[in-house]
Amino acid sequence: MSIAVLGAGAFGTALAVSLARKGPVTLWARGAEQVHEMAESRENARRLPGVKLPETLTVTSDIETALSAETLLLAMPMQQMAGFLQAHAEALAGKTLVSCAKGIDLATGQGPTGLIRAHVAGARAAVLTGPSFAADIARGLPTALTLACTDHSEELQAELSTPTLRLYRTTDTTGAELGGALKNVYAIAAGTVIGAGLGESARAALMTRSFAEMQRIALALGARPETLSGLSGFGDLVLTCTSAQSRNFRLGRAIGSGEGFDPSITVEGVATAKALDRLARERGIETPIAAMVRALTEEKIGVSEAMQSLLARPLKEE
Ligand SMILES: NC(=O)C1=CN([C@@H]2O[C@H](COP(=O)(O)OP(=O)(O)OC[C@H]3O[C@@H](n4cnc5c(N)ncnc54)[C@H](O)[C@@H]3O)[C@@H](O)[C@H]2O)C=CC1
Ligand SMILES: O=C(CO)COP(=O)(O)O
Repeated sequence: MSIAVLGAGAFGTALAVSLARKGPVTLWARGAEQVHEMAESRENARRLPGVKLPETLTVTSDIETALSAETLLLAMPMQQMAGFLQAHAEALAGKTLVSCAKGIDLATGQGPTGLIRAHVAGARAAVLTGPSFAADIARGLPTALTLACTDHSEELQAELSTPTLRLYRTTDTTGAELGGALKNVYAIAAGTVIGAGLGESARAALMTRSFAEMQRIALALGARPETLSGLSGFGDLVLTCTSAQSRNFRLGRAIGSGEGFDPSITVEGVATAKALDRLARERGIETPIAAMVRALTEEKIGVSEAMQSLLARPLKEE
């Protein structure tokens, strides 16, 4: 089977590099100039510096070449996905589309598989998610991810696994995509706690209550509990809330410490906090930490107000 990765950011490039160690892979980027740079230097210096692109990896800006592959990995940011799917709906029809994005579409409240179903006729929608930094995957460090696909996905699991990238499969696409989306919101909260100097105990408490929120909303939306406690939920929450490699964590840390943050950096949790807060309110589900992250990122409240308001909530059973 042939594989193309659509989107040459840090994650798309890392996955393409890892898969190209097994066989030929095409990596598509929008900009001809970026493709030229990558093809010449055999490196994605803008997004994944220091990683050599294997010879088995073809970089192209020609979308038709990329869309001729059977399995297509969608590795663009979540808020760009609907537009991409709409623009190429005809060519994508009937393909296996594996979303690698972590987020909720702000315009529709949908995750990636909902968008694929809405825009592309007859496509097979899958989700690749779980605890993994692009740099770790690209360096060939051991990584375990969740591959979610509603139909029998053993073949796809084998196709996308490598000696260092170990995929566990599930049919719970809802749970897998929600775990990956929601943990970004809570990583911003964890970063804020650390940036504001509130301590490791506060971070552990916040992570635990964040996991309770993740489960509450995801189960209400049809996810299975075991998916939430697996790699795509609990696993990725732990990674992202405890590592400064995470951009979501770093944004939170900047909010907590009052430092600036480069707005060009992809931070999926900001739009997803808004989408999540809306979804939770519509359904009457309590997600106070997500509401605080939304308010903090929209600069409606400050860190001490957010902390006070969480601590002043009525005492309750765990
Ligand atoms: N970087 C990481 O370690 C991981 C990232 N992810 C997820 O992967 C997704 C992409 O993130 P990164 O690659 O890290 O972001 P990035 O900021 O490194 O790159 C984003 C790339 O998407 C491209 N892009 C933007 N709009 C596009 C469009 N309409 N069509 C095609 N390409 C477009 C940009 O040119 C850029 O190259 C996010 O949803 C993120 O949560 C998931 C796991 C790990
Ligand atoms: O999803 C990730 C790790 O699993 C990457 O996290 P960030 O997008 O916060 O960098």
